[in-house]
Amino acid sequence: MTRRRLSARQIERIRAIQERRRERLATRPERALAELDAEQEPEEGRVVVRHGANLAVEDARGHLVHCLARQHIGQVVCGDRVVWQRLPDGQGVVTAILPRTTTLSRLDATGQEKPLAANLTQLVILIAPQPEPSGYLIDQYLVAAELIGVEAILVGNKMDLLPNAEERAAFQSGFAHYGAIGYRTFWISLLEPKSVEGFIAELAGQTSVLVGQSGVGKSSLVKLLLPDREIQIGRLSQATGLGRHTTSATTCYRLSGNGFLIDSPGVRGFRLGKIDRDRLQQGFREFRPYLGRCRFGDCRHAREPGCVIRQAVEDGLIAPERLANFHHLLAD
Ligand SMILES: Nc1nc2c(ncn2[C@@H]2O[C@H](COP(=O)(O)OP(=O)(O)OP(=O)(O)O)[C@@H](O)[C@H]2O)c(=O)[nH]1
Ligand SMILES: [Zn+2]
Repeated sequence: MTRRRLSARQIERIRAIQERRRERLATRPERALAELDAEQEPEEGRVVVRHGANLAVEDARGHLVHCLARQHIGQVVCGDRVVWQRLPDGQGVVTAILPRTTTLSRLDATGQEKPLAANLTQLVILIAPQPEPSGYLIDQYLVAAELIGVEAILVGNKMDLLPNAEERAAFQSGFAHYGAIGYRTFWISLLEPKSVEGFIAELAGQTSVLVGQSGVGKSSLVKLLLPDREIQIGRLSQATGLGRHTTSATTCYRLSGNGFLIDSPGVRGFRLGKIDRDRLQQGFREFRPYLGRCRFGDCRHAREPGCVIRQAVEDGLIAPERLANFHHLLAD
C-alpha cells in the first residue's frame, strides 16, 4: 500500500498535453479528431473496467475503448490513469501506467501485494446495528486508509432499526471515539432518503471505495447511489466487448454528483494484510504524537514501564478499545 505524488514537472506536462488537446478540439474539432486517429498518437485515459487482461479505457473525449495492456508495464488496475494508443482495428493498447496517487492492494497467496484499484481518495466504511459491528474490523479498515493515504468516513446504516432515541444514542455513542480523532461519521437509513443526503454530499469530487461486513447494506447503497448502474454496465459491455462479465469486474462508476465509486466483489471484500509494528502504529492516527516517546524504542505499549501510549489511555486521551485493537492486530 503506497502513496506517491506526481512531480511538478509531470503535472505540468500532463496539463500542457490536455490544454493543447482542448484547444484543438474547441477550435477545429473535425480536424483534431481526424489528426488523432491518423497519427495514432499516444493518448491519456482512465481505466474504468478491468476484467483479467481486458480493460475499458475512457479517453479524453469520454469515449470508451477496449484495450489490452502491453506486457511488462506492471499490473494495470481500475482507476489507473494510463497512456494508450489506438490500433487500426479500433481497439487500443495501454503502453504505460501514469504514477498513482494511491493504491488499494491485497496480499495474494504468496504474500505479495497485488493492486486492486488506483487513485482512490476515500474509503467508506459501512456499519449497521445488524449485523453487530466489529470495532476490530473498523480499526483494520481505518489503519488501511491511513497507510494508503486516503480519507475514511464511517457510515452507520439501518438506523430505522433503532427508532427509540435512547437506543439510537446508545448505539451511536459506541463510535464517538472515532469522531473525536477526526473521522467523520454519518447515520443513515436507506429507507429514509432524507437521512442519506449529508453523506452523499461527501462523495462529490472523490473516488470512493465501499467496504463493510456482509449484510450492512452495501448492495442496497450502491443501488441508491447508482440508479443507472445497469445502464453504465450495458454501455461498458457494448463499447468494450467485455460482455456481461463487467458485473463481476472491478468497475469505476460515475456518480451523478461529480465523483466516482470503484466497486467489485474483490474491492468490497478488501481486508488489511499483514503489517509490522512500526507501520501498524502509524495507522492509528491518534498514536502518532506519542510515537518514539516511550522509554523503550521497541515498546509494544503493553506492560512496559514508561509507556506514553498507555499513559495517554489512562489520561483519557486515547480510547482503550483502540489500544486493545492495536494489540489484537499486532498479535494477529
Ligand atoms: N431496515 C433496513 N434494512 C436495510 C437498510 N439497508 C439495507 N437493508 C437490508 O439489509 C439487507 C442486506 O443488505 P445488502 O445491501 O444485501 O447488504 P450487503 O452489505 O451488500 O451484503 P453482502 O452482499 O452480503 O456483502 C437487505 O435485506 C436490505 O434490504 C436500511 O437502511 N434499513
Ligand atoms: Zn509504549
